Parts: sequence; structure tokens; C-alpha cells
Amino acid sequence: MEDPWQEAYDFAVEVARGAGAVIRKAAESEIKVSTKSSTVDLVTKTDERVEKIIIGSLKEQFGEGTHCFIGEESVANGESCNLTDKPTWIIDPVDGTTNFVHGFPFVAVSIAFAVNKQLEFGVIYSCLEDKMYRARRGKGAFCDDEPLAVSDVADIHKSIIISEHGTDRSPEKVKKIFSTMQKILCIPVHGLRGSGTAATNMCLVASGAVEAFFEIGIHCWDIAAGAVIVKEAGGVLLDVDGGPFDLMSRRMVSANNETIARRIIKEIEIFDSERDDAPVQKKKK
Ligand SMILES: O=P(O)(O)OC(CO)CO
Ligand SMILES: [Mg+2]
Repeated sequence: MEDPWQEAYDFAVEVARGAGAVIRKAAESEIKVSTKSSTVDLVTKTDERVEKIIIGSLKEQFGEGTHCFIGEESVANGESCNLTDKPTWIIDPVDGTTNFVHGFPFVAVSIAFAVNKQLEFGVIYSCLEDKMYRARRGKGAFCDDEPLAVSDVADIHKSIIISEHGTDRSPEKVKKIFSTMQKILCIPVHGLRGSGTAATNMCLVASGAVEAFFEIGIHCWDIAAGAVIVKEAGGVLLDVDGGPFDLMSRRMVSANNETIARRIIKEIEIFDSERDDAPVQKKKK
């Protein structure tokens, strides 16, 4: 049977490539930085510009009425972040904005597509490395046309684990993040890493360079495309409490297999993070 979303998938790859070229060019000139939810939650004109380019191209191709859009900067500017059954694009125009601002060489464009709340495909363009990661549900994951496969390590002592620190620096949360990292480091694992972009971190899981990436406080646009790529590369996704992965929950463990995922989950100190789809009027800054 013909794949109803193949055209959208192919188009998303080209849109991501074009967006990445805009980011690469912008990285060569002076970058003006503003802040969002905290003084370390950075945004630039490039984030906003690239999101407009991506959503503009998708709307032109697929029409405004039938498809919905959840974009990091649109949500920051007050648009809703509800995932419905409608065909929905979930977009992070610049994942790794802090890296982009500092010239740290991992910056990704992340575009995912969901129908009936199921992720159909994900595209992550690591634009400074010029690597195109992509996956279509049921059809495998690829980096520049090379098939991706997660690592086969099942012994946590032989693993590299990724986590990040997030942009909420309230001392009690930072304490839990570091306590979790300390416990995992002392299992011991071979190492802890972090690229500064959730999208790239998930591509590292999918390509077998690391065994797992987990985080509390990320958003749906950081991980939606990566979720498809990890799954199609043979990996697993779980909630940090061991339950099923929930895209809107702002918490996730992605791993090469369930043994590694559940071993990490034993060490994670969970803290509150408001859901992406929490009612807007109740949302804290
Ligand atoms: O750079 P962004 O898009 O804010 O995303 C961060 C998450 O806070 C890295 O994944
Ligand atoms: Mg992001």
C-alpha cells in the first residue's frame, strides 16, 4: 500500500536542509541574544526567522487548514501547544541555541510529524556537521542514507550515558540533576556526555555512539523527531518513572535497549516539570 505521508517526509528533509543552511550562514555573523523563561534560556532572531521559514514552507505545501503546527518560538509567543489527532508538525528550528550563540559545534533543525497523536516521521539536520538524520515509522532510521542501529551493549558498566542540565537553575532541581548524574557515574559507567542539543543526543543514541540519553524539562519539539529516529534504529523510549513515553510530559529516557533504560531509571531523581500541554493560563513562566 502506498505510504500516505511519504511526500511530507521527503519535503521535510528538504525543508530541514534549507533551514540548516540559513543557520550556518547566520552563525558567520554577529548573533544578538535575548532570553525567554530564564536568563540562561536563550533565543536569537535566527530561531524566530528559521521557524517562520519552516512553517511558511510547510503551510504553502500542505495548506493551513488541514495541518497543525507546534513550533518552539510560536509557543514562546503564546500559541497553543496541544497535540490533537490532526496531522501536526512539531518543530524546533534551532535545537541547541546556546551552542549556536557560543559557536559550540552542535546545532540541529528538528522536524517531526504526528497523525492521530502517533509520530509518523522525524527529521533532524545537524547543520554544522552537515548530517541528515531521518526516520519514517516502520521504515528504519538513516543518517545520510546509511542505516542507523543502536548499540548492542546491555551491561551498564560498558555504557556512555548522556544527560543535560536544562535551563531551570533552581537549586533544588540542579541538586537532583547532579545527584542523578553522580549516581549514574558511580555505577560506574564508562562516561557521561552531553552535546547541548536533545535532538543530536537522540541521534547519538540511534547511531550507537552512546547507550542512552535522558532528561527532565525538555519540550516536545526537542525530542519528537528524535523519538522516531531512536525507535526506528531499534531503541526504546520510556518515561523517567518507567512508564510509557509521553511526548508532552517533558520527561524521557531514550536508550539502546530496555535493560539499559531501566537501570538508569533506578537512579533518576524525578522533579516536577509542567507538561507542554498544560492549560496556558496556569502555565508558570
Ligand atoms: O536550544 P533549545 O531549542 O532551547 O533546546 C535545548 C533544550 O532546552 C537543547 O535541546
Ligand atoms: Mg530545543
